[in-house]
Amino acid sequence: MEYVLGHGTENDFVLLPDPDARLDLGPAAVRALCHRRRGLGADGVLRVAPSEDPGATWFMDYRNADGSIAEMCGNGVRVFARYLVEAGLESGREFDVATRAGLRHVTVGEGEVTVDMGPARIGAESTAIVPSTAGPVGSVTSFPGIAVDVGNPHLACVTGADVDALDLTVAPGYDPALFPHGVNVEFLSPLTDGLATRLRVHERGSGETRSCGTGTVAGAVAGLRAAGRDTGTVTVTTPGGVLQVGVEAGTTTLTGPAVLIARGEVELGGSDTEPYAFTRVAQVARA
Ligand SMILES: N[C@@H](CCC[C@H](N)C(=O)O)C(=O)O
Repeated sequence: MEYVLGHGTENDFVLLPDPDARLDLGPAAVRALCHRRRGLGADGVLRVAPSEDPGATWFMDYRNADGSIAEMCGNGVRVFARYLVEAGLESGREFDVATRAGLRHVTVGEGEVTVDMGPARIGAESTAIVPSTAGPVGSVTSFPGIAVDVGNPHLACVTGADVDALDLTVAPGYDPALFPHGVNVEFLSPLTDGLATRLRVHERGSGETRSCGTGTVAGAVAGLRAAGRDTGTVTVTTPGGVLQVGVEAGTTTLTGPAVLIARGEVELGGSDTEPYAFTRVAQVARA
């Protein structure tokens, strides 16, 4: 079948066009596709499926690299929208995409794609725990944070610590009673006067990624709250690039680059009960 590779601020995805909804995509196939040595390599998979919601033509079926299903992906929906326009599956540059978190309105520009992300709901205060980089081996540091729901769950921690020095090679600890289905954890510096911040993220189901759209929105909302504000336009620098988040009363927007990198063909073999192997992978074009 055809595949397309794309990324938004280096949060990368395998897109699988499935216009007739014939593909039975199991977790083992997703893990194999996303594997960075044995597969195509990506943070997640975006199956392009017909929408059952009359408000949209296409449904973004998002899967994390470990094969788990998530409700929403902010960078993913921007890359998905870029693909729909470039593949001629949408004729205009403004339309809705169906996701498990509901419809998302996208505006596809030449370089950047904006998505209306809907409301970001602030929840309880909690803590994230990461290995200490300075203390004795095995010691940990606890970071205060706040739960933010952007369609999927986040724990956003605004910290004066050096965000770049944190050890995010293992999943941060969190309160499972507050996040029974797991959580994406962000660490960000306090907002500057110009409302800029630097953010790193450990994603549920994908590990540390170079960027996370929903995480960026959650971080911006938490950063504004820590600065005593409810609204504003926040510039978020992630390891993979820069995103703009608009936070208004009752809604948020996310803007940044969305790029298609390559396309090719892959034949999926194996099953969810046997070791997975590709029978053939052929890349036919690279942008
Ligand atoms: N990278 C995505 C978020 C993907 C889903 C997340 N890992 C989850 O499990 O909720 C983004 O750009 O928002």
